[in-house]
Amino acid sequence: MRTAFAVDQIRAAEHALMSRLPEGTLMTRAATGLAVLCGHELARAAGRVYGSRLVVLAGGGDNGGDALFAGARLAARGARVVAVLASARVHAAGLAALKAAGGRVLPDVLAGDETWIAPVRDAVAAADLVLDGLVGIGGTGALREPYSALVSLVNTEAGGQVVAVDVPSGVDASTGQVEGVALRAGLTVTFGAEKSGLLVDPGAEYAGRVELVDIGLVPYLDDPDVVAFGRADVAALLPLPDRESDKYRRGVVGVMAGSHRYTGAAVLAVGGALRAGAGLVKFAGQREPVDQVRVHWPEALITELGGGVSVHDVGRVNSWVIGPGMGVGDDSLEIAREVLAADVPALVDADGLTLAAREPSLLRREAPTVITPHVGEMARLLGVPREHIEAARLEHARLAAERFGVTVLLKGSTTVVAEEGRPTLVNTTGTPFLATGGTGDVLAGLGGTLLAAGLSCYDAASCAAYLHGLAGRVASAGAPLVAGDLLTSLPEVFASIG
Ligand SMILES: NC(=O)C1=CN([C@@H]2O[C@H](COP(=O)(O)OP(=O)(O)OC[C@H]3O[C@@H](n4cnc5c(N)ncnc54)[C@H](OP(=O)(O)O)[C@@H]3O)[C@@H](O)[C@H]2O)[C@H](O)CC1
Ligand SMILES: [K+]
Repeated sequence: MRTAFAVDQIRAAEHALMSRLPEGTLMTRAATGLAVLCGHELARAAGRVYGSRLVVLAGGGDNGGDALFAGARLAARGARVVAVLASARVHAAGLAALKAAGGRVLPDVLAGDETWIAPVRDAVAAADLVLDGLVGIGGTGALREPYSALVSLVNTEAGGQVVAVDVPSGVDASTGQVEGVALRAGLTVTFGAEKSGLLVDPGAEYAGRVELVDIGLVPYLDDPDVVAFGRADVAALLPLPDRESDKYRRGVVGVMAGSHRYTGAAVLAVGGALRAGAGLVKFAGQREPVDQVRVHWPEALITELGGGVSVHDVGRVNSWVIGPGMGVGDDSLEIAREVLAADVPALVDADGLTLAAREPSLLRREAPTVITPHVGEMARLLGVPREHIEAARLEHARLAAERFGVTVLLKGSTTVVAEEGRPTLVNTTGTPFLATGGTGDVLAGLGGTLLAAGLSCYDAASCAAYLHGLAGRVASAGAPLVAGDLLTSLPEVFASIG
């Protein structure tokens, strides 16, 4: 499991650790680790450190100090290092070390004219590696000048590897938010512990690969702010059938999905539930989706609603999945009320969430509830513009979890699972090709089966996101996928989890 922390947690741990160590120890550890990893990058790109070209961007805080000391170490190994100083108050000892090791300083960025642009651009374009030590965890808000001009220049002109020190400058280390420009790194070398903003888009996208340098902070950290599951975490939670299992013990999933307009949603949600290993799937819906589910999934037990037949006729289930393509009219609202009155865990998706935005009482349930909104549905639920949610996924997923008292799986470029009292989970599997119609229906079915098998809402949502993302990668292999491909990939994905 990857763990990540917010800036105030890092600061508190740093404080506790620093009080036990001679001054400067942590920066020495950070800069040493950074120099080693940059050395590897240079060896890979330029064949060796000796003679390679390095540009160090240094801001006015300790982030710049780390970069200058690392630059000094690489200069001592024969790299040709030039520093660009973005502040009048750069770390004095770091700068002195760099100069003593043979590093040079480029023309004054702060002189107030534009004479620095051409030499800095040439140096950045020719560099095998650019080291971004402008701002780290001390950054607040949009980058100011000249930091933002330097970052834009590196983003457009860098010819070699770009390494961010601790955090890419311009990315909020706690949230991953980016206001204005931020540095696009190929590698981020972070110190002590991962920062939450490195795992969540847009920050995660700017960070590139993330390498952690141990500086001794771990014993001083409290519970993580954010976690990410790996294969072993999912394997430990996934229920596997044994000799004692029968279909009822494995879990019975009720699926209420589809409508005369959207029959495919029902087929995909039932497929997701079956392929995730449900003991039994009971489908309830209108005639058109019923016909389609019957054709595609003879394994499902079917209840056609209407004509005196209601949700109660479905009988006992261990969990409900409700919403994909079910429609948002008054009939659908009535059905949603009946389903969500059941005393079993429920996963509410798609139209079910549009209904809940209209009728929030739907989510006030005794039994546990997972909601799986995409950004648009979340915007309706919370009554905020979708851009705000895209920019601050952690914050809004947490807000919805708290406001509605449910587990939230917010879908999108970084899928986030939030539940009060638990670290927010970010999902690291997936592919942008999953952004296509119907994939959410498969996810809903998958999550419903894990709930029926007895996983908690948090675990079910987290494992479902992980497996779904892997299925997307297997199905896509770098090419567009359709939602049905996920169903074909799921057996391979489950087998790989073991
Ligand atoms: N956490 C640890 O255990 C260790 C951290 N190390 C490194 O230290 C930095 C944090 O250093 P700090 O000095 O606290 O802050 P930064 O260097 O990240 O940033 C402060 C400077 O950045 C300027 N700033 C802030 N926001 C902006 C902005 N939006 N635009 C432009 N400039 C900005 C700020 O300027 P002010 O005018 O506001 O003062 C400062 O000059 C951490 O990230 C690690 O790299 C260690 O060395 C190891 C231990
Ligand atoms: K940085």
